[in-house]
Amino acid sequence: MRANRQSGPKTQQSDHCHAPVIELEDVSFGYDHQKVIQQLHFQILERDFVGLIGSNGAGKTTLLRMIVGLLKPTEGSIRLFGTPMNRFKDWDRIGYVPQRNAFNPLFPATVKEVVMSGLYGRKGLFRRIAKKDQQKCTDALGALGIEHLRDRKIGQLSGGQQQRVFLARALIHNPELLILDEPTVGIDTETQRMFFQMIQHMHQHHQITFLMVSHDLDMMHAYLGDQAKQVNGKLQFHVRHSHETQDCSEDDLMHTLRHLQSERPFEAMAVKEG
Ligand SMILES: Nc1ncnc2c1ncn2[C@@H]1O[C@H](COP(=O)(O)OP(=O)(O)OP(=O)(O)O)[C@@H](O)[C@H]1O
Repeated sequence: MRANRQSGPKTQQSDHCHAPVIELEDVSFGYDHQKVIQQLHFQILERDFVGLIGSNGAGKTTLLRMIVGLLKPTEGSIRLFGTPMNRFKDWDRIGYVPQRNAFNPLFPATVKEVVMSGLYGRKGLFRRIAKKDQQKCTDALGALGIEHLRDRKIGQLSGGQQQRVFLARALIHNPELLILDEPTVGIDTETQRMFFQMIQHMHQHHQITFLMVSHDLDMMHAYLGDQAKQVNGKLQFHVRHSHETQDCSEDDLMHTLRHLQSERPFEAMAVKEG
């Protein structure tokens, strides 16, 4: 696995050999007078796959938005990779795919530019691109079956196509933590299946920690089991740890993308849409 992948400082000694990636300490949040999350105490460790399940309005998106720093807890604290949220700067260690929203059809960026912005941030949307980064972009687009869309405007794509663009964007910088908010909404069943296969491979063979919201209970239970590790209000946390699995000899996540690309999992989809 990625040799230079570092763990954050181990903030607390536990009997577990993996360091905490996300630590939520008595976190509460409310919008105006509506309390959404109350005194949530939960820890996500390196190589955990956490599936967050809950009915509509349970607070799943709200929790993810707090974890990526877009909302501030009303009470309690959050640490990322051992660092308190207000001092955390290593955002490139985290890939985040928010819940899908209709994209403004007039937004001028192309698919390639949106995916590349996963490497360079917002400033990089229109900057000159290094050759090795071009290759990463090609790999990510290929793995998700959207090479043929690379020069299209993002706002002119279908919802499912846009979702794959945002997945490619989240994967391109080889993140240590992937946070996915209903990533397969609007995607057809076959592509959903391929997507779950892909993230399971990433979880089992690479040092990637996952936090994923999904209403696909069949998939969540199949991979993470029926028993929630923790319940808080209407939120259920299902966890699977990949401690037992071997690392890939490959040291880069792009291996997974190339591997998948060689199997052409999304080819049928791409042809259908082409
Ligand atoms: N910006 C906001 N202002 C006020 N209330 C909000 C806001 N965003 C969400 N809420 C409310 O907070 C509650 C939790 O919303 P949230 O989006 O976190 O739920 P969710 O579990 O992600 O739901 P879903 O499964 O429908 O996506 C809901 O009652 C929602 O109406």
